[in-house]
Amino acid sequence: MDNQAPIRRSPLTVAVIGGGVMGGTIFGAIAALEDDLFGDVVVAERVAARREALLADNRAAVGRGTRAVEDPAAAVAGADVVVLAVKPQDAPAALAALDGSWRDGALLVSVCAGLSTASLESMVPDAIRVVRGMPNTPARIGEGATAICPGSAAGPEDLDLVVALLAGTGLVVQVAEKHMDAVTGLSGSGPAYVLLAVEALVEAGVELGLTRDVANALAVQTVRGTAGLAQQPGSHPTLLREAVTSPGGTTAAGLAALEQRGLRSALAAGVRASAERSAALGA
Ligand SMILES: NC(=O)C1=CN([C@@H]2O[C@H](COP(=O)(O)OP(=O)(O)OC[C@H]3O[C@@H](n4cnc5c(N)ncnc54)[C@H](O)[C@@H]3O)[C@@H](O)[C@H]2O)C=CC1
Ligand SMILES: O=C(O)[C@@H]1CCC=N1
Repeated sequence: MDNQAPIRRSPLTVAVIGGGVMGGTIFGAIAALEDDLFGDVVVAERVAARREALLADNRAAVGRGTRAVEDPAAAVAGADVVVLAVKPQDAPAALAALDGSWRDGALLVSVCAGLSTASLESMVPDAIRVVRGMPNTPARIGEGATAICPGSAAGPEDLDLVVALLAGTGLVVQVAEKHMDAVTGLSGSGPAYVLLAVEALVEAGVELGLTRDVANALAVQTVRGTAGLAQQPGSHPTLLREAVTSPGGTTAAGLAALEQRGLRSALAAGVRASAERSAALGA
């Protein structure tokens, strides 16, 4: 790896490769940034209808250097920072097609599940630094949770740059790369577990006679409000749960039924299975 200082011009041009669920979200969050550090933002997406949707969704930023193109190589040619957001299985072909297009000193930020920084580094020129990230879908409303880790040549200034880049997506934390599969199992896939729980709560409410609209509104607000409580400084989930649970009351009865059916171990098994799948994707 080339360990010279990264080339940094300001404002930095950003390219996002893949404008699907996650790439589209990240593209939108970067396009909306009002940070002088970043200038033009281009998304490379091979599906024309997706490109049109991305431009329509980010109309306010179009004309301020925000573009959608078909060819990833054209997007990367002018980019100081490249965000890779294609499916992990598509990443090798997408990176191979960028050969010869990279700017010297560009930074690659991959959000592909499972792909290690070492394997990403083996697919790009030596002078390209790599940071790996694992975001989640609430990033779409600025409430995401992302963990990042550096590749072998990425330094603190590269991590700071990625934190600034993802500032519009929500929380960003740094972890050691050995923990990225666990992050994927917990927060990367986590929104799906919470939504499965919401679906189950709504169905149970409907079974007990609530209208679907009322059941959905109550379930979603309960998740949102409880998350807000759990985010209060000094709060702890166990103490908050105990505060809901009156001796001999309704919650104790509900919790006993959930524990009997293994909710706790089911969630742990879900996180473990997702982490194992992440590791397998990178193998
Ligand atoms: N969806 C999620 O909740 C999360 C996804 N990720 C990661 O983000 C990556 C993308 O996932 P999604 O957005 O869910 O997938 P997606 O299928 O919605 O988006 C991928 C997009 O990339 C485009 N694409 C693929 N190859 C291309 C190429 N060579 N040139 C231009 N466009 C190309 C596809 O047309 C598609 O629109 C994956 O690696 C995944 O592991 C990470 C965290 C959460
Ligand atoms: O299901 C997946 O593979 C991606 C990675 C984390 C969330 N979604």
